[in-house]
Amino acid sequence: MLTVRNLTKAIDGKTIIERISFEIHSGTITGLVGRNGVGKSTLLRLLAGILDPDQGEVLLDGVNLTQHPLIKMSMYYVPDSISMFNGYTAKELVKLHRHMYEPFDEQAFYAWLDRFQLPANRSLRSFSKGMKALLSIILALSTRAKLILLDEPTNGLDVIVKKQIMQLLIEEVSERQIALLISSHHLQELEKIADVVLMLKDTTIESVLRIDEVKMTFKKVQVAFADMGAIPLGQLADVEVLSQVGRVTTLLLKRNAAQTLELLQRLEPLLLEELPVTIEDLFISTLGGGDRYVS
Ligand SMILES: Nc1ncnc2c1ncn2[C@@H]1O[C@H](COP(=O)(O)OP(=O)(O)OP(=O)(O)O)[C@@H](O)[C@H]1O
Repeated sequence: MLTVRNLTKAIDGKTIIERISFEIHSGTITGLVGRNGVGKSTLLRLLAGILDPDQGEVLLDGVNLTQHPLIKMSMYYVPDSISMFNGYTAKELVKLHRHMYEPFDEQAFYAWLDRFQLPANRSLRSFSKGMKALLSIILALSTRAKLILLDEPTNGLDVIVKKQIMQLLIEEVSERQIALLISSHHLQELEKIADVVLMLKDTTIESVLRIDEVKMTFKKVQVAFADMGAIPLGQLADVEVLSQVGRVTTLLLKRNAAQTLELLQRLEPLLLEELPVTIEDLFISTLGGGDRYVS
């Protein structure tokens, strides 16, 4: 559905995105993660056609976004805040969107408005952050866009609104086979719903993690030995020390996990326990080096 080829963008002379390529298929959820300032929002804005790339192309169903700007109507970008619409009511936003998005589904919009008990005639200025977030998702889904780009959709929301938003998005992906690209710092939340996670580092995609494959390839174990000093765990091949608390070391086994587990077993540990691998483990392992705060 979406094909991104060699996308490159510099802002104020600084390269933010460099030769990024990836694909998104319909009926899937893709997560976009990376440290603060790495370029997630910039990438989403390039895909949405809000920013023009310096090089490369974005194709939606094979149609080039720059050459055929009308194709932008098949996708919808949800920014991290819709405060720019503070002066509008939900009803007025429907009118605005109906003009821009021909297939806008007004019936579905008002059904969702009822479901989440959001007022139609009150200005957004009086909405809480959670209400605004829900409204922005409802608007996005009502446009009947094939691809929805979401910039940190659950940032700063309480657990109930987060759940409502995630539930609604999952329903629409499975019922209508739309595709979602979600930028988020909430890795646990993303892990529950994403099929694929793109990890941005520096100016490019460092890893494409297919959640099913990650669970099979990587292993996480806690291990403890009577004499910790005698066993240089950090020097084992394809093994990373995630943490050490007292005698208990948590290891990420990146490859040949079965072999490494056998080796650890032969060393007669006091404790050897397998734990579920999380995207957070891989995030820290891949992007966590050094004390540098932002790029
Ligand atoms: N309009 C702009 N003018 C100057 N620099 C910009 C502009 N927009 C983005 N940048 C720079 O581009 C880089 C990437 O910013 P971006 O907002 O895309 O990162 P991000 O990964 O979304 O960050 P966060 O996770 O903190 O939201 C940053 O260094 C930022 O300062």
